[in-house]
Amino acid sequence: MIRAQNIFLVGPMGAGKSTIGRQLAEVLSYEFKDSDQEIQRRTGVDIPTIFEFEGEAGFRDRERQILEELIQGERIVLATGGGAVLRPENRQDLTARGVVVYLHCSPEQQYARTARDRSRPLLDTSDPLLRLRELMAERDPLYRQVADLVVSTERRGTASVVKEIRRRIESAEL
Ligand SMILES: Nc1ncnc2c1ncn2[C@@H]1O[C@H](COP(=O)(O)OP(=O)(O)OP(=O)(O)O)[C@@H](O)[C@H]1O
Ligand SMILES: O=C(O)C1=C[C@@H](O)[C@@H](O)[C@H](O)C1
Ligand SMILES: [Mg+2]
Repeated sequence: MIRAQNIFLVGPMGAGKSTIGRQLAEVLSYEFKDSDQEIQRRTGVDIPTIFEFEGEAGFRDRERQILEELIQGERIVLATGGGAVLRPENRQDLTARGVVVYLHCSPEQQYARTARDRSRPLLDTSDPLLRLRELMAERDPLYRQVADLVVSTERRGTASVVKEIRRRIESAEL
């Protein structure tokens, strides 16, 4: 099936898209792509710097451009940024070009995984946990809208998540 040629991971910061995406690509012998990494590679600066100079809107424009390009690939596992689903054209492209997997976990778990890392400008606030809860309330319906599969990463190891995704994609479920 054509759509199963690509696997697109969506979900919030700290759900494990980059970590699990890399491992999943390895076991499937697919190419791994990460839109956040690609944006940083091409601009030569980190994400906080892009937010500082171009604002979130500038970052979203760059994210849109990169996604448009990356989704043209075949046999790729793509880790998207946590806010990629905000743009309707991204949602449209992701669902058209591959199997979309929503990696889900609670804001508390996201917080535990991201608290020591300053690479996420949207969490550069006095109350990051509150921000994570607000973002989840806003985006959970969008993640679900595009998802073919929803897989929990709550308090479980990455290998177990990779195994579940692989099993469900290869089963008749899709
Ligand atoms: N299942 C897991 N169990 C424990 N730690 C995890 C798990 N998944 C990811 N992590 C850790 O959580 C942190 C965030 O993971 P990762 O960068 O993969 O998230 P992400 O979904 O790509 O986030 P972002 O949207 O910000 O890019 C990393 O330090 C990673 O090692
Ligand atoms: O949730 C978000 O909006 C973001 C998540 C990260 O993956 C990066 O794309 C960036 O920090 C923004
Ligand atoms: Mg990531």
